[in-house]
Formats: sequence, C-alpha cells, structure tokens
Amino acid sequence: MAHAIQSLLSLTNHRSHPKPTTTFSPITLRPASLSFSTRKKPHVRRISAIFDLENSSPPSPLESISIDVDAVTEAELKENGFRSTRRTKLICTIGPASCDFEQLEALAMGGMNVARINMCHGTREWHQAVIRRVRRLNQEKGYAVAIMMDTEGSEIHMGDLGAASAKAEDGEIWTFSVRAFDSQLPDHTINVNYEGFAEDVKVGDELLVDGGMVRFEVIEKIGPDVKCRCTDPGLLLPRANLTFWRGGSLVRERNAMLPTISSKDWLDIDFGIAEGVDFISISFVKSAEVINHLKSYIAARSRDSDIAVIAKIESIDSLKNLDEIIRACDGAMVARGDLGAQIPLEQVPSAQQKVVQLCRQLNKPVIVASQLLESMIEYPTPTRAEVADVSEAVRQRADALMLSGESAMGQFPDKALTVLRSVSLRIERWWREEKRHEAMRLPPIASSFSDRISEEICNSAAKMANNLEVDAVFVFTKDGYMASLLSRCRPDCPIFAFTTTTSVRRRLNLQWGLIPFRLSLTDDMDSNLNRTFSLLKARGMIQSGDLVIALSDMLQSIQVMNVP
Ligand SMILES: Nc1ncnc2c1ncn2[C@@H]1O[C@H](COP(=O)(O)OP(=O)(O)O)[C@@H](O)[C@H]1O
Ligand SMILES: C=C(OP(=O)(O)O)C(=O)O
Ligand SMILES: [K+]
Ligand SMILES: [Mg+2]
Repeated sequence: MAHAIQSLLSLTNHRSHPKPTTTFSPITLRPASLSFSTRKKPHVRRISAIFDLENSSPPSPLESISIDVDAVTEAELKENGFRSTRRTKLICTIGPASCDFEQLEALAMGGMNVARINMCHGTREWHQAVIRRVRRLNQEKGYAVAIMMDTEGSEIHMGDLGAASAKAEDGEIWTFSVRAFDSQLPDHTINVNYEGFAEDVKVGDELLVDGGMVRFEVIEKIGPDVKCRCTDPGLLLPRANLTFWRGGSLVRERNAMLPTISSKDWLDIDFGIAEGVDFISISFVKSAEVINHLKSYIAARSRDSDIAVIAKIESIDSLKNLDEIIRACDGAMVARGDLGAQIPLEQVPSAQQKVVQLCRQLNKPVIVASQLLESMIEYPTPTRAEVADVSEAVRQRADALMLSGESAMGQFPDKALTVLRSVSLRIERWWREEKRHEAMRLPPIASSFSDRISEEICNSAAKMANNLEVDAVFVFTKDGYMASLLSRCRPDCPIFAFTTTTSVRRRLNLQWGLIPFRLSLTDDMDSNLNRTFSLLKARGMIQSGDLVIALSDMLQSIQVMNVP
C-alpha cells in the first residue's frame, strides 16, 4: 500500500537545461490508501498537462493585473532570482518615528512584512490613522503589509512623563504615585497606572523599571505616594513597565489576579476588529483559556473571523503553560522585554529556543521580539553582539523578527530594518550552503485523515525540493493550511503560495519562506498552473526552464515540472 508514483516518466527537463521546452514530465503522487478508506475521499485528479508555448496565448492586459504580489518581492525576484529571496519575515513597531505615509513607505520598501501597533501607547485615533495609511500604501503602491495590534494587557506601568524621557540619577529620591494629577507632574514624580500599587509594595522592596534598566528601593509609603531611592541610574521612558521584587523574587500575586484582557483591552479589540487588523497579539497571556475566549469572541464579531490571535510569551505563567497556549493560539511572540523582567536574564535565551522549537513542531508562526538592535535607537550601526543575536534568531529559523523602539521612536528606523534584512539574508544563505538539510524531527500534527494527507504531501515535497534542488515550490492553498505545512519544513527553496483571498494572503506574511500571491483559482489545476505560469512569466518573475514542484490543497496533488 505504498504511495504510488503514478507516472514516473523520465524527468528530462532538469534545471541545468535552461532552454524552454514544450513538454515536461509530471509526477502525480496519489495517496493510494484512499481507495479503501471509509473517510471522505478527496478529489484526486491526474494532471497531464503538456504546456505548448506555441499554443498558449500571451496574457491579456486583464490577466496581468489579476495576480497580486508584493511590489518588493516582485522587484527582488526579477533582480536576483529565487534563491536570494528572504525567508525570515520582518515586523516593525510603528510609533512617532515611523507613522507618516513616507516613513511607512520607506519601511515597506525596506522589507517590512507586518506593521505593529502597540495599544499601550497613543490614542485610538492615532492608531486608526496609521492603519489607514498602511492600507492606502498597499492599495496605491502594491505592498501587502499586514497589521498587527498588541493589547496593552494588565501590566503595571508608569504614566506619561510630560517629556520624552527623564534621567534618574544615583541616590535621587523619586515619588511613585497612584494619584491622578490634573496639571503638570511635580518634579521627580512618576504616575503609576495600577490603583493597588501603594498598598501592594512594601518598604524595602526593589522596584524595576523596564525589567531593570533603572532600579529603585522603596524607602517610605505616604498614602498614595511611594518614595523610592534610585539605586541603578538610567533613562525613564513614558509608560515603562514596572515590576517589584521582594527578597530576590518577583512579587506577582497581584499581577496574577489582574485580567489578561482588561476592559480597555476589550475596547481596543473591538477597534481592531472594526479596522480589520490581521493579527491581535495578547500581552501577558497566562493560559490557553484566554486565547480560546478571544478566538470565539472574534469569530462571533467579525464576518470572516480571519484575525489571527498571537500569544505573547512574556510571563512566568506563560512559560508554565506553554504547550497548551501554543496549541490554542495562531502564533506566538517571544516578548523578551517583559520576559527578561520576569525570569533571570540568563534564562531568556533558552526560553526563546524552547518557544521557537515548540511553535515549529506545532506549526504555529513564531516571532522573536525586543532589543534585537536596541543600540540603533540612538546609533546608526548595531553592536556586534546585536548582530550575533539577530543571527541566532535567524539560525533558529524563527518565522519573524520584530523591531520595537528601533522603528517606533528611534533615530534610524530604516537602517535598523536594513540590518535585519541583510543579516537574515546572509545567515539564510550560509545555512543553506553549510548545512544543507537539517535534522529537526517534525512530529505528525494532523488531526484528520485529510490533513494527514496534506502533511505527508508537504513533508515529501519539501524533501524532494531539497534533493532535486528545485527553484521553487508552488502551493495553491485556499485557507493557507498547506502553505503553512510547507513553511514548517523550512525547505531550501522559496515557497510561492497562491490563495484567493486578500486576508489569507496578508496572514501568510508572517510565515517563514512564504511568498504570498492573490489569484482567483478554479477547481481545474491545469488551468490554475497555466495561468500562474503565464502571469508570472509575463511579469518576469519566473522563466522557462525553472524547475518547480506544484502542490494543491484542493486536489491534494504533487507535481514536478519545468516551467514551459
Ligand atoms: N504609538 C506610539 N506612540 C508613541 N510612542 C510609541 C508608540 N508606540 C511605541 N512607542 C515608543 O516605542 C517604544 C517601544 O515600543 P514597544 O516595545 O512596543 O513598547 P514598550 O516599550 O512599552 O513595551 C515605547 O516605549 C514607546 O516609547
Ligand atoms: C514585545 C514585548 O511587549 P511590549 O513591547 O508590548 O512590552 C516585550 O515585552 O518584549
Ligand atoms: K504591553
Ligand atoms: Mg511586553
């Protein structure tokens, strides 16, 4: 009962023969076990297309506009060919340094796949304007930048400072207060957003700003005011996160009682749904329950329920319940900023590796975030250590890397993005050259028989792609599932993913190695392939003779062929 290779015709058109040919030899793999399965039989068709250049008409002008692809990818493909396309996706947090149309365009041009807005900062009107600018950019200039919205979450943080930043010097006394100040803040005073703060802290506690960038010791409590002495000087930034420690460990009983999604977060989520964001990232996730809750809320609220829910792994609880959280979410973020404030810093790298691996195994996209290029907030070049950190995330084959302050409020957003891009490209190439096929074992994950077929097809296709050194894998995918399974295998060649809906296409933006296209598809694989080839050829994105593996989740088929 082997998977039958139906027609192993001689595979004459290898890529070393660059000349256009009029015939090619398809291999159609058919899951043989289907014939005696009681389950619903997928529609398997034998494909016997023979492309004939003479007979195929040139694409009409109408056809040539009927495929949507990112303008940057298109340019890259034309210039450098398949192999050089970047596999690691890039996310930029948008803030005052990057919110203009021109600034957004520069980032899109520089390879930003996802624009992230953080509801912790700014007003809803501000974020709405950003979202609409990104959409306009996509429409007018042919980009496909997706939008990610982060909830604020119930963290304890400082209020606005009335200035861009403030310097806390060694030994200075500062007041952290829960009072609402109508007018200007008194000198050396910080507003705290959590009402229970003055009750919860104790004299002698250590107060960490931004995970330890600045430290204070609590010396006195006076009603709503908590007086603290600065023990580690540094820069205070608006809305910086606060944690307090007692006897060397984090005090988190209170934090644990706060809801993961606050009432303000629910309003922000309604806003995100109304604006049609592509991803909602939940801060300080503690369990799978909140993810499931939000997913059903979104499904009930939004027509297509196509907003993906990303779990931010940034607390001790999220690490404890990692497996159930990753299973429940549509993707995860290693949010190293807050994570590093909750666990000892030296444990962050192993936590990162663990989350990245688990996500890969469970087929969920994973983002590595925070301080990748922190020094580039102020300087135009990164440190060697930062480049090494970015390289490690790429080497771990995370789906995406994220900029925070570097793009939101730094002086060099474009340069930081350029560093992410060039380091990604270099490490990806090195990885392909040095260590051709990696050893990570991917456990089976499909829950239905039909999904199992898709999974086996993708695993085989990725292996074949590497062994045959094909130029690209084409996947025709309705909901993106088969594309994600292919991405999970991290093949050496890029994956062209063709899908019918704009929202699926935008969501594929977060996944490693996928180049998403939007195209109207029919049930006829021959005609899909024919149209795709002629459309891509007309735009100079592929050439006759390129060796391609084509998969479809409508037919659950696999073929190897040269582009006619
Ligand atoms: N919408 C915004 N308005 C103003 N400043 C922002 C905005 N988004 C981000 N920032 C700035 O960029 C920094 C980094 O962003 P991010 O990592 O998302 O937040 P945080 O540092 O609060 O975790 C923030 O500390 C803040 O100074
Ligand atoms: C990405 C993170 O979350 P935020 O920037 O919202 O604090 C983080 O903590 O690393
Ligand atoms: K946050
Ligand atoms: Mg955080």
